[in-house]
Amino acid sequence: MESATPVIVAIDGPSGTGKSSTSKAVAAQLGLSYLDTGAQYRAITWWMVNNGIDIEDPSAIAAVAGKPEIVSGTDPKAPAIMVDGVDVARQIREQDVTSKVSAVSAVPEVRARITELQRNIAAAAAKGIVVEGRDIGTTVLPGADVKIFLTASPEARAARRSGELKNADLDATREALVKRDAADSSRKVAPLAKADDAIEVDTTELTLQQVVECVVTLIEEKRAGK
Ligand SMILES: Nc1ncnc2c1ncn2[C@@H]1O[C@H](COP(=O)(O)OP(=O)(O)OP(=O)(O)O)[C@@H](O)[C@H]1O
Ligand SMILES: Nc1ccn([C@H]2C[C@H](O)[C@@H](COP(=O)(O)O)O2)c(=O)n1
Repeated sequence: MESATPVIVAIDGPSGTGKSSTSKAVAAQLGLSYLDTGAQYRAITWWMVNNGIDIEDPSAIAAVAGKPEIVSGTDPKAPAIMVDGVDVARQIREQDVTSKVSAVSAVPEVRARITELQRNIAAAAAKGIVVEGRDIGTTVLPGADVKIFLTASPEARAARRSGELKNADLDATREALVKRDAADSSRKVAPLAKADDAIEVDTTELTLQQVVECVVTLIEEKRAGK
């Protein structure tokens, strides 16, 4: 593959394995676009909550899945997420959205809508793109040039998250991560899963810089035709 050819990189894995941090750094280093697909599912969840949709009712969610306009910025140094023209970058990280996003993202109509957006964004990326999520390598972009599946122990992931959320209880954080992974892995449509041709990278004992170097090397090897 020549370096002028757009490269599509899929980075999947459970919560807290380092997908966002790694993807942003890799995209910035290689001059690629970046797409946080979790932010899109969080954004549509935020809209559902804000509009009083019953999160326990998949048919109510399905009926309005096409309504919100979701726009994702793809600059890895300043990723943006807007819903109906409102910047929701802060709101989508709140606990209320985090606790509801697995239920909303399990609804097939929501996935169909967001998957189409993701494919359009990837197709428009002139130099290529790093797309991170749960089903990128298996479903959204099965023809991606490089597929990575990040993992880490629940303890390491909880410690990372607790470092972010001041005063968070480590056990409660681990339990919440494991519960969300179980929901995301067991849904019927496009569950969290490693693609057969993805390279698994266990980040438990690696620094973020080591993970970034590993992924950059894999992309460069692919570009060099190795
Ligand atoms: N290899 C690493 N070593 C230590 N900390 C890390 C590593 N990778 C990421 N982190 C830290 O772990 C936290 C979670 O990382 P990040 O948000 O990138 O994970 P994620 O897989 O995108 O999570 P989610 O799916 O929940 O959005 C961040 O605070 C990040 O700085
Ligand atoms: N490709 C994706 C990306 C995300 N989701 C859902 C499931 C996650 O729990 C949630 C939030 O993702 P995060 O911001 O933590 O990466 O969004 C999905 O179903 N498919």
